Amino acid sequence: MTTEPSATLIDHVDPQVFVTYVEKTRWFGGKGRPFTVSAVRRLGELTPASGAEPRVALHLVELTYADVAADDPHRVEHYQVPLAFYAEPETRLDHAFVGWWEEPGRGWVHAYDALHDRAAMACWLDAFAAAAGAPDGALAAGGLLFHRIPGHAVDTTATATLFTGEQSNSSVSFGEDALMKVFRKVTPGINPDVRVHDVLTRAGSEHVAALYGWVEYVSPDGDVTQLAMLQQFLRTATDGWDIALTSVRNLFAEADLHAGEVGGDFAGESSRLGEALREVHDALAEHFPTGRGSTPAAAVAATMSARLDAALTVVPDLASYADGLHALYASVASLPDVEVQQIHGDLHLGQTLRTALGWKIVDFEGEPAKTLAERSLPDSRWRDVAGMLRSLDYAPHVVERTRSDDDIDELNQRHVRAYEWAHRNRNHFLVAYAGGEVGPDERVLLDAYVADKAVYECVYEKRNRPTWISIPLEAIARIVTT
Ligand SMILES: Nc1ncnc2c1ncn2[C@@H]1O[C@H](COP(=O)(O)OP(=O)(O)O)[C@@H](O)[C@H]1O
Ligand SMILES: O=P(O)(O)O[C@H]1O[C@H](CO)[C@@H](O[C@H]2O[C@H](CO)[C@@H](O)[C@H](O)[C@H]2O)[C@H](O)[C@H]1O
Repeated sequence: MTTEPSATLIDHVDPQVFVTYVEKTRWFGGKGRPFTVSAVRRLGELTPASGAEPRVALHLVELTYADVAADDPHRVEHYQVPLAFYAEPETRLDHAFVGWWEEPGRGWVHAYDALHDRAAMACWLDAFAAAAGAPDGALAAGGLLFHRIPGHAVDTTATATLFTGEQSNSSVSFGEDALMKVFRKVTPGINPDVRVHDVLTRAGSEHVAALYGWVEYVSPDGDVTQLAMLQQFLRTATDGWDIALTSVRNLFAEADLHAGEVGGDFAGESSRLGEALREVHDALAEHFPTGRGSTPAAAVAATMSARLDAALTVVPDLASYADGLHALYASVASLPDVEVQQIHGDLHLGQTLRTALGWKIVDFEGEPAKTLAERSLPDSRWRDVAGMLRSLDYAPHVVERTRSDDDIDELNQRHVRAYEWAHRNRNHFLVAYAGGEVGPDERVLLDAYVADKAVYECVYEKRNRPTWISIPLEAIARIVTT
């Protein structure tokens, strides 16, 4: 089944309208960089079942950055901006106002970001519900293609609510029934978040929110761009990062006790997280089409070294650790081939949710700065394990930083407790993941992945939270001096 080719170049709207709007959103990743809106295309249109307002149009806004060379693949990016159109101003949506203009053949319209509008969001839900009854669970609607996985009847009466947290995409819950994640920065190709959820849902994994469906645009040339996915809403979920921070705060409240002696000890959860990740990795190795493979260890080491060299230009403070890090990566080069498979790719505590039925892992999109092609490559399981170990190191050090007004003895005491908490929880996580001790070759590989992740974090913190850069930098100092 294909969609009718409907991408239309929109030239009746002042591009500056979109510049102004995307710059003030949370999800725009190019803040502070010089860019122009080089094109706006309309991918499809949806209308409420009642035929009443609003009409919804999905726009793809093409941005061109002036701070990268013309041949750089990162020069152009595409952001999805679905709009809800009303003939008159809708003051309840003032915070989501994008602009007003004359639509050819339709007159003047007031355009709002559709994700803030429950009436507009009902159009997506209705199309997903209709797709369930379509042949192969795929329904062409308004120039888009809606896919459904059998097994769950979505509640079309549920009210849409936009999540307000820090996100690189936008998520809308439909009552307590379903969650739709609308991808903001989009690239043609299969989104790993959809692909992984699809495979794990069909495999019956207990550690992801079940996928209900997804929506995509198929160009006249057959190129697929995935725009959003609909999945199970985990109504009893609490963010793993928040639980870990609470555990550390409990410990700091009684800093003369050890981590295992205070209420709110996280070690049991760390073990359960290790088991959950192991099960997800096993399911991906068994069911993901790329299966298991291997890659020469020298290639893994070379990639790590290259990432370090690139990071040095952004974070000059890394220079004093560069020799030690290169030496660590060199020890990887002489290992046997490294096993690879589909993994998470950017795992940390903020990507884990504790529910009444155990731990779930979310957001399988991989590292945001990588291209879709890079994010879709099989990789070592140890990259995910390293991501969690780094996160279990971040948690106590983040809490430690928020409490600096005490006397020096208390500060020192908390510093010691922070290391104990990290050590205890990393150990529990790792032993549960590995089912015992980690072998010597795997230890070298894991240490290198931990260092590689900390190098990545230095760049991430420098660009996003410069006052936090000491957390990964201190970790690197410990890695190269032990
Ligand atoms: N199925 C779900 N049910 C309930 N909450 C969820 C679900 N999936 C993700 N979340 C929450 O939504 C937030 C954003 O999800 P995430 O996939 O990480 O989005 P992004 O790619 O925008 O970072 C997460 O912090 C998580 O707490
Ligand atoms: O959640 P994203 O996929 O956008 O991941 C990015 O942002 C993360 C921060 O929100 C960042 O994670 C780093 O900080 C976390 C604490 O805030 C910590 O738990 C992680 O271990 C640390 O890497 C992530 O690296 C980045 O890709």
